[in-house]
Amino acid sequence: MTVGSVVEKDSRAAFGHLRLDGVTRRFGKATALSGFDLRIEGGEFIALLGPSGCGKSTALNCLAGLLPLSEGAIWLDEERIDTLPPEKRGFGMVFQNYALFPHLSVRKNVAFGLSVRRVGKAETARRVDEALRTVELTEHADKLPGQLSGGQQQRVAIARAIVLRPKLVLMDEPLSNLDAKLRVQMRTEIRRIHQDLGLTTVYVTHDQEEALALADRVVVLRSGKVEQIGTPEEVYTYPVSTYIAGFMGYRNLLELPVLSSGDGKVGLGEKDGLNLTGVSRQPITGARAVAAVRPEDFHIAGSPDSAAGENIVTVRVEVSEFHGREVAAEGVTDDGRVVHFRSPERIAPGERVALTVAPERVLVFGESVQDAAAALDEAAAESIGETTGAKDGG
Ligand SMILES: Nc1ncnc2c1ncn2[C@@H]1O[C@H](COP(=O)(O)OP(=O)(O)OP(=O)(O)O)[C@@H](O)[C@H]1O
Repeated sequence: MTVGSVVEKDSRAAFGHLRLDGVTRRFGKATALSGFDLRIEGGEFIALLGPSGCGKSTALNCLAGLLPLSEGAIWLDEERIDTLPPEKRGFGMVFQNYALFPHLSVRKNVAFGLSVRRVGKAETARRVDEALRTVELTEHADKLPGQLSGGQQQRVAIARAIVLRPKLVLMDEPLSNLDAKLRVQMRTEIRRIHQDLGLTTVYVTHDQEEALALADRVVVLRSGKVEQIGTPEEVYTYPVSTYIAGFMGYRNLLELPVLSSGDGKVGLGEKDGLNLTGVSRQPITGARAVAAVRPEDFHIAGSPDSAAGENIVTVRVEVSEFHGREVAAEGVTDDGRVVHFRSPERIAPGERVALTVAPERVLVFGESVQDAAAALDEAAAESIGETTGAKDGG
């Protein structure tokens, strides 16, 4: 596991750090979350990422106090807080279904938490105005939630959380009910509000693009355990396993015999077949290993007869789909391996092309191809869920 560089803490944050120490949650015999360790600096934006059922919501609900821990502890600076009820933790929550009161105006929805806390009228009005300004809803203050768009309703939910000046904001897939364009807009808004107010945010998502765009550090969970923690750049560029690689868009997982390995460089290949040179951060000791390559890292090197050099992969084109700026293509090698790649222009099915990839963009993992395939299936299931709009895509 890689621990990402610690992000500079925001001096406006309400605490120094929050520490999850071996947080475990079981449901009967099933363990939803196991030995979760994480230190969150005040002011940080953390994304919990993973496919459906990996334990993201369980982790968030344990933090919020909605689920008691089976084992472990949570510390806010020097105070142990996992024994406190949710209302004593001072955290704000934003859910995917907004959970607004339909019969109350936007203003009253936002003011609700303050009235429960018996904040005075003038102070309430001032803070509600400020929260509505922050989420840019001032002119909609007197409308009912039903009169607002999905994105505006989600802003009300965010205003309702931030008006309480929470020490920590917990968000569970807050954008998953919005269409793709609005999701991207609201994502920027959420990051802006986080920064403007000096909040500390923990954000649950199964969408890797969202996690990478928003977070200072991404925590990738798999079957209730942490698989990798790192900055978006680290997780994207140096995934620690084929599972993370699959999630981060390394769609090609090619299992090959190991020919040589040392100093982080690995030679893979078959006699008279596919040969690839790649890099690895872990020692490769097995006889076979898996090379992970992103489709966009393959480049067309020309026709199979003329292409020369390292990492040449010859394929017969099977599918070529127009995606606007580029064409997404699928080809098959002579030994029947499917290779996903990109091309600046359409290529006809049946055409043979030589592809090449820089060795530093071939990540080699000493895992079995079954593990790699399972990982890719999980990641693919997620992306299918994305495109069909399915909630949990798993
Ligand atoms: N109340 C419960 N009783 C029994 N099992 C539960 C309960 N809540 C969660 N689980 C199980 O714990 C595991 C983790 O669930 P969790 O909701 O944390 O996953 P998730 O990553 O948030 O998934 P999703 O993205 O689908 O919401 C799953 O296997 C789930 O079936």
